[in-house]
Amino acid sequence: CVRISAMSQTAPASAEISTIPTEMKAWVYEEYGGVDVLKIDSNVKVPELKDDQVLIKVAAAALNPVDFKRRLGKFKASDSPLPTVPGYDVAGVVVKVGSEVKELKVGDEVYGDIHEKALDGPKQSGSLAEYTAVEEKLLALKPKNLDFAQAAGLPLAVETAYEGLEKAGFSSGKSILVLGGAGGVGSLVIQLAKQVFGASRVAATASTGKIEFLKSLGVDLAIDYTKEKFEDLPEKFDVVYDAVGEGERNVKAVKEGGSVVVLTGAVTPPGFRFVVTSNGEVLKKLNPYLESGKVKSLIDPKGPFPFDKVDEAFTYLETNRATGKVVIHPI
Ligand SMILES: NC(=O)C1=CN([C@@H]2O[C@H](COP(=O)(O)OP(=O)(O)OC[C@H]3O[C@@H](n4cnc5c(N)ncnc54)[C@H](OP(=O)(O)O)[C@@H]3O)[C@@H](O)[C@H]2O)C=CC1
Ligand SMILES: CC[C@H]1OC(C)=C(O)C1=O
Repeated sequence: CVRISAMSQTAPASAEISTIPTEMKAWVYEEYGGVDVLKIDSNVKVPELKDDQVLIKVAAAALNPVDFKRRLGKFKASDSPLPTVPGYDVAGVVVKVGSEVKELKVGDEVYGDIHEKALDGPKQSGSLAEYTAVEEKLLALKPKNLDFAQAAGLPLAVETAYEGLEKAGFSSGKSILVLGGAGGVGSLVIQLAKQVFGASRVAATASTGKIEFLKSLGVDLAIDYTKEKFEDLPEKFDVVYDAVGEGERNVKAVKEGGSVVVLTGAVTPPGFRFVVTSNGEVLKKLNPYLESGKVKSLIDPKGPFPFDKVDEAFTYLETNRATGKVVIHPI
């Protein structure tokens, strides 16, 4: 039930559930480094709400490579101050709304990537916690057919997949080669290309053990990169979406006048790199494809990892072998 909290000193500017604590359990690192800097702390301050934010009771979260790259200090020049609660992807229940929140209300089941700019001043308090504060514009209502773990595995990866395809001008009838087709982003690029953008032909790379997985996603040409070089194939593509960081090789697979999307590593013209911007409107636009099952949330079968095993989840993600998403649930 929702009632005006006895905890607030004055009439609250927002509705809230009275059971919100002032401290919470969260994963934290106080210095940059390897997995060993991660600690679970039971006395982390529940983040204060800004007027345009909602407070979410976290039900599930997901890891992304940016989480470990940030923890290693690769983006320290534009990072928020330490200590950091990591985590970009969240799914959970709204327990408090700020005074400028327009649509969301207490009790709504939501999901999203909580950092609007992935590398430019990400929040100090992330989603690997019992509560997290997020701007309403970065969130969407959870698709009815997905549980919290499935929803948490989507936001950053699907928004990256969508944004890269949009920036590449991908459209119906075009062909695409996805480098890293079995990963969190690549597996969604494949699905969006086919189901949302109307690709004429989708090719993708993975290692031997993941070829059947690629085919299960509807890939027309599954390339085992341990056996052949994609750039040596006679077939060239309208778009090459590089989620691996293949450097100069990716541009050898694109048609004259085509586009090469680069997510990480060196960029060779005509390739371009971008950094994902979180946007709840993208999740809303994709909701019909998610609720119809045309686009699926894919959770690595080694998970979901329970909250107290986040360090193990990071160790697994950092092998660079995850299939789909590494999800944390229950929290
Ligand atoms: N610029 C941006 O805004 C963003 C950048 N990124 C970056 O994109 C990259 C991918 O992210 P994400 O999908 O989450 O990563 P994942 O950790 O999910 O990628 C793991 C997958 O990569 C595959 N892989 C590894 N090496 C190769 C290879 N040489 N060829 C083909 N597949 C390979 C693995 O398959 P296998 O075991 O078969 O090798 C595995 O399935 C990361 O570097 C990430 O930092 C991600 C999101 C946003
Ligand atoms: C510069 C790419 C960087 O940004 C994100 C979100 C990653 O995962 C990266 O590697």
